[in-house]
Amino acid sequence: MAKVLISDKLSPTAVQVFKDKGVEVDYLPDLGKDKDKLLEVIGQYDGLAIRSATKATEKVIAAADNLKVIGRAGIGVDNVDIDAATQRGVIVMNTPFGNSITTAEHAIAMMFACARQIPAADASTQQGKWEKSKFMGVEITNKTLGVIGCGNIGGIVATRAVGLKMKVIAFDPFLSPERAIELGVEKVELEDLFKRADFISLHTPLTDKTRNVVSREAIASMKDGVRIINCARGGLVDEEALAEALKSGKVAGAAFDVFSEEPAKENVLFGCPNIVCTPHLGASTSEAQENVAIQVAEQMADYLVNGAVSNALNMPSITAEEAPRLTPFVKLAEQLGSFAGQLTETGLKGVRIEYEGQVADMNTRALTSVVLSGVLKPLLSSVNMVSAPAVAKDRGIVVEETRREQQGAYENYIRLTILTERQERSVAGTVFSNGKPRIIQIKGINMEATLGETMLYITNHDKPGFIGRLGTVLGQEALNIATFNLGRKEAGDEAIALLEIDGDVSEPIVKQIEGLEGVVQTKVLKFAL
Ligand SMILES: NC(=O)C1=CN([C@@H]2O[C@H](COP(=O)(O)OP(=O)(O)OC[C@H]3O[C@@H](n4cnc5c(N)ncnc54)[C@H](O)[C@@H]3O)[C@@H](O)[C@H]2O)C=CC1
Ligand SMILES: O=C(O)C(=O)COP(=O)(O)O
Repeated sequence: MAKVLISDKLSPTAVQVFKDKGVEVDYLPDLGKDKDKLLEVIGQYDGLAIRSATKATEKVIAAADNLKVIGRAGIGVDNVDIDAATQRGVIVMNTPFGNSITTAEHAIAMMFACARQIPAADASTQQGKWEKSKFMGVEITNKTLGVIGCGNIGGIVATRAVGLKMKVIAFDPFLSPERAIELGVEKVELEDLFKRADFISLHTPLTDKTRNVVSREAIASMKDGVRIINCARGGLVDEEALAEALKSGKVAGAAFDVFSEEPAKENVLFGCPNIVCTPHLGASTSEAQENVAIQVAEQMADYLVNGAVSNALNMPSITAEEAPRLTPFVKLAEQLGSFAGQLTETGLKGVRIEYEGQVADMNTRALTSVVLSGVLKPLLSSVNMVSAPAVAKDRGIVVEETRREQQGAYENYIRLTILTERQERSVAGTVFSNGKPRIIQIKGINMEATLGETMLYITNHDKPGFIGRLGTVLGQEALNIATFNLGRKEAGDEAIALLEIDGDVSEPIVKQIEGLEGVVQTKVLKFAL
């Protein structure tokens, strides 16, 4: 039974979902904060469910010998080393919508808190000071809100702000003009946004491009008295520069839910005039936490139990409905990849995969990942369908995928061609209606073979007597032939023999076969059944 660790505070409903779906679960909500403890225990788990407190670093992932999936109950995955996970074949998934409304509402609440200094006024009032004239605010009606990053959360903030009678301008290179119209926002350049906005709210992920997007220079170019809200990620704003601008009055107020270092026990913004801070509460409502906990547990369990993949950031999706239909083709893809990979001895330059007939309408991206993992496994044992595309890319292997309607006799057909420094080699297969994969062509030579655990692959010149000589060698060595498949180009031309052997074929036997008259190549191929 697969076993999952929940190492951050998730709604207990997640525990129940895992159990109901047949996954064992340890709920240790404080463990994620203890790096050493996490390193110590992570090796025993197939899945890790987290929020933002657990840092799934390269070190943690390297220690996670059995890990197959990291599930983020939330949106941001900057606490997960996705490259390291991909290299280790670990799927990283998130729940991209479950907490968006809640976070957008927090951003709007922070905008009001900042406009009317509600937290400071509250503290002062409860101290019995009644400082009515100290807390003069501003209206938001008719003010311009600049949204940086107009995706799910930015889009919700924008529509709420339009409802509050604000003028909304947005900077987002991926915002289409149609979507901007639908949201009721004006799409602008970043410099324009800085110049025009009375309020600025950030809603981008933290990337190399967005880090410090609100820089010292950006602040200098803003309107005097601007107010800045950050409920996205610490690091998007230069905190030092903002602190100075709050002190000088250039920036009239700021409301921050996220900080460059979290948990933020100390920060240059703390104590600045007109700053409102919350401890990364954006997603903290009972509704959002219930949503993300249920969703992440369902997604992770579906993957661990049925192989369905949804909302993965490093792997194409496979729905729960298509997973069973895809299974025999995954097996075929694995076999084709492995077959070609084991025969590849010189530098791999390219991989071409052709899908024909019914299989061309299936999830070929996922199948291509499987083929690639099969090809690469003889070179790199740790590769799997998650890591294979990235590994291939790193090594400069060109991957080409084509799909077309049925052309030959087979209802479905996959052909894999490997391009090496020396040659091109292809192998093709099909899945019969009983769900069993078959190899139907090797180097353009037709045959029909089911693969077993140990296969002997021989290419030879088609001459009389060869089969007898081969049978004699195997018989003398007491090796039983389970299946014998033959194919040739034309009489007397290149021929291929593919045999399933019961037991192992040792190197000396391979040498003996290589010494037989007419043999060109002999190779023992191993398959996981
Ligand atoms: N405070 C909290 O508790 C929470 C914070 N978040 C954070 O909110 C942020 C936004 O989340 P979503 O809206 O769900 O993400 P999203 O992916 O739907 O939207 C992000 C948008 O940023 C845009 N973008 C990317 N690079 C950009 C750039 N250089 N300049 C301008 N725009 C750029 C993208 O085109 C996209 O439209 C994320 O950083 C997420 O981690 C999310 C949930 C809770
Ligand atoms: O979903 C996100 O991106 C968040 O930032 C929410 O973080 P949290 O799960 O509350 O630690």
